[in-house]
Amino acid sequence: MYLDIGNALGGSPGLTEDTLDHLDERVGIAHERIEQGRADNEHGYAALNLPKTVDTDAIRAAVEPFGTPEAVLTVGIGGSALGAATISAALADQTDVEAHFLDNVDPEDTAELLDSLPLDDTVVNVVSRSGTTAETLSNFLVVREAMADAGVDWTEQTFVTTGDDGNLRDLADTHDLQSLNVPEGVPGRFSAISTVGLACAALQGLDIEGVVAGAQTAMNDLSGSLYESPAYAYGAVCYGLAERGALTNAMMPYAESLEYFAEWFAQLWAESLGKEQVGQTPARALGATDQHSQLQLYRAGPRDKLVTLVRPREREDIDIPETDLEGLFYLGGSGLGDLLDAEFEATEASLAAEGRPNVRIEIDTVDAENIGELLYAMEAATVIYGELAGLSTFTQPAVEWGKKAARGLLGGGDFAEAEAVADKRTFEIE
Ligand SMILES: O=P(O)(O)OC[C@H]1O[C@](O)(CO)[C@@H](O)[C@@H]1O
Repeated sequence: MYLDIGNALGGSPGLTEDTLDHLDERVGIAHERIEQGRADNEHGYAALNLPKTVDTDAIRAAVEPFGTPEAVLTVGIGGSALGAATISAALADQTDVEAHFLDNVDPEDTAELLDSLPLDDTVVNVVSRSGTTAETLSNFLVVREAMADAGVDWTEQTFVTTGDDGNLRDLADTHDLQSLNVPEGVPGRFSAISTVGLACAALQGLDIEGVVAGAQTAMNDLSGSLYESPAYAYGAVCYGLAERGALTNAMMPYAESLEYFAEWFAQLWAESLGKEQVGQTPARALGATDQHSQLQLYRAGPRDKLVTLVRPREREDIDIPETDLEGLFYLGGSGLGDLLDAEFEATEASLAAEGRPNVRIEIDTVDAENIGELLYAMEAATVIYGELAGLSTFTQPAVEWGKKAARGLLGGGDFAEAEAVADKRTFEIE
């Protein structure tokens, strides 16, 4: 992974080289805290040990009985789906096994997906750390019924990844389902490089060992100085810019295969760093598409944003045929990838020209090692940002109120907040 922070300096908001040096001193202190947490396998910090602790042999052994299905349907939500989705999307061109993700409870979407799947040759990969998440369990019950209606023995085609106890663990034990445990002490949004994020890829026959090797590369780069660690440099620069008013971080990969990565990053960044009335809002963007959408705001709106531009240095290309179309002759002879790269560089320069801070992250190519390195680096960047900001990076208490209220509204518990929701102020405009 290559990081260029040149365009984070001197802009408005912007950092200076003195600021970087000051941040570097603080990174050194934070690194000591992180290393202690890792050594003690403390909750949350344990995530940064996953390249060493994940057992890819055990993952492969657990999915081996399923052979090579036509499709894998992952039923989960948040970190229990997005890590797997990011890896599968990044490596989709390396497998014939389709990966589908059910991480919402939209009945029309669920119905359409179930109608499209070859349920007799689909492995259902149900993932939930708690085993109690309403969306995941509801979707699983619907999928299980659809399998039964299709005459499929769901117990033969269901794989479970969950904690030591809870509904899903009970289900796996009762029906003797193939299963794996979620990693101890690792919040879902940090679990991509684990059973949670790798089981789906293993079912697809993808190179999970390569993903872990890439993560190991990023882990080996962790150091007490931001000048020696791209992950820590990124986290520190994001923090420094947030402290100076960049309260949005637009994650803008220039590769369709990395679109899920931006969605995964959004949960990681928001759920980890949005605490105690502070935090940097992750905006999901995609290049070049959002040059015709959000770029106007990024370049000419409030000076409250950082744009993170991500691309692979190598990608397959498609030649653009020669043309005599008025004013478009220059496109002929180039490739679509050449155009995408030119647009990446033009966007970067366009933002810099207006003093809009931006950071360049490049990976060699979108493959197992590089996606593993990128995922781990972003996780480490999140941890260092949380340390610098003095936050409880590994908790997410603010999401509980809504969960309880939803459960109360469905009659799943006597919960005062449900009434509060029911009595919410209305001001309808017809
Ligand atoms: O894996 P579980 O327990 O189903 O949780 C799913 C997601 O819900 C959250 O707990 C937030 O509600 C996320 O942190 C987590 O990734």
